[in-house]
Amino acid sequence: MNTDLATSETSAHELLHFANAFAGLPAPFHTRQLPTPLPAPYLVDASQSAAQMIGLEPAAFESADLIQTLSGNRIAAGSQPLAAVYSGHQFGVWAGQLGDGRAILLGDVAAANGGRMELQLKGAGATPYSRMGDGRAVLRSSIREYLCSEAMAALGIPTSRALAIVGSDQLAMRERPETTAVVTRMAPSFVRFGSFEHWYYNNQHDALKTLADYVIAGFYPELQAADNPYQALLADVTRRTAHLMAQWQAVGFMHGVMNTDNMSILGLTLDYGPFGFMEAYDPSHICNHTDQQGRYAYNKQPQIGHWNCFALGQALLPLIGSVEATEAALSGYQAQYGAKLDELLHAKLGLATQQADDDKLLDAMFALMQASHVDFTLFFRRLGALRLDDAGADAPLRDLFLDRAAFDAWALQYRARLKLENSRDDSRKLGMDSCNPKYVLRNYLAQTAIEQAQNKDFSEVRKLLEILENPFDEQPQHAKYAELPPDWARGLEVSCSS
Ligand SMILES: Nc1ncnc2c1ncn2[C@@H]1O[C@H](COP(=O)(O)OP(=O)(O)OP(=O)(O)O)[C@@H](O)[C@H]1O
Ligand SMILES: [Mg+2]
Repeated sequence: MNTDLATSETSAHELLHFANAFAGLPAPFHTRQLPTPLPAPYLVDASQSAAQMIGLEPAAFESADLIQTLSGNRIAAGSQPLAAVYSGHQFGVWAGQLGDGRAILLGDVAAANGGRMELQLKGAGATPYSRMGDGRAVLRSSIREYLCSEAMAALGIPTSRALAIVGSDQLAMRERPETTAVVTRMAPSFVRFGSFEHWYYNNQHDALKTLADYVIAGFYPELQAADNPYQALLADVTRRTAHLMAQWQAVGFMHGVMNTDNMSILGLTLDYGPFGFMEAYDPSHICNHTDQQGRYAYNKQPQIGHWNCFALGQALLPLIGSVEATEAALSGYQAQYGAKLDELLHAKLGLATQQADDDKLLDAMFALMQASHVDFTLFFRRLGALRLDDAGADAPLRDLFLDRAAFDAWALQYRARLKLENSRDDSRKLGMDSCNPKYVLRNYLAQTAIEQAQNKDFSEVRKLLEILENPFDEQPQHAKYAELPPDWARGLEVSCSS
């Protein structure tokens, strides 16, 4: 227990007014835990769009009190910090109890949309669930989580948000000593699939019910009226997960560690570790260097999403009441995933209708992309500039392919398909540019920002965030951020080290 925390007694000057819905759950769900103070913290960056969601003005980040709160050095009035318990399946194997080993929930605050947002400090020190860990997160992984959370939100993909990063010169030992940081994450709830598995595998069905009732009342209130609210919860989470997987696939996002403890009960992208965006298209690409079997390879994500929903279904079975009802709730996954992916891919190709042979056109496209190692993001963006009656305008797109003749043959079919629905170049390009991002968080861009930040220059973090906040805009002044990765980036590896 820390004794040197300055706990504010009045709330009049507080920028954040905390309530503590999750802390209201009985004791076994969490352990009250103060953050461990972060020595001499400094603001690395703050996301103004995340701040807006909880009514913070840009000037708020000039407040020393706020920086101290976001460092875990000061407990805001009303906040009851805690670490939550959960378990999970890691790489397909039951891992037993995990829990917030380095994340501390401060409580929840009012959100501009009328709801509530929980604020959680990731990297705020050891908790009873830290096991062998030091409770810290390094600046490197914190910048990656911060930038990608905000980039995904701007891409329209459900995600936890990142309000700010504070850094410190305090070191943590990873492959080498690295400086530490704390990211303030925001989400309506951080409950995970593994939070339910925890009570199921500990045979505590009362606690399981308490948690399910809490989640339904707080985040799925419309399900309270269902005949079987627990079955309805599983069905809804399954649908959200299926849609999330389709959104990941459509933008080429790879999570890297899809363990059930990293799956959000709200269908949000959660825990940005060794993630990546697909560059040279390879459907079996593994973004996590630690995942040698490729369990979480790009093309495995949809089926792993389903597997994870089964794990949740198993945990909810005692509440749902029968295997049949549980299976029924899970059964929609494939169709929901397929329909969403179809919708997204059609939009990416600028196709307004769905036709019987579209699968062939898409399969042929992906096969060509794979054969030529075509950059995923550049391909779709440049495809938007294709003109129906001017093959010369294809040059930048065509240049991405090693086999130009094969591309030309495909482009002929694509043009014919577009003409079938009287597609118009200008409006199609507008639509495609609004769903095919020009800018994604390529690993080398994050790496460049990280290396500068490690030398106390945070300007590249700021600049990248600003670019990624408008991923669909041309931003010609930043065009080099949309280019192919440089040669030095080929050797970049991301692992679970964080
Ligand atoms: N440095 C650390 N100190 C203590 N616990 C850790 C540390 N790193 C990871 N853990 C714990 O190990 C488990 C699995 O880690 P994982 O990398 O999935 O999560 P994480 O990145 O810490 O957090 P989150 O899922 O909240 O984003 C979690 O229980 C996590 O809290
Ligand atoms: Mg995790």
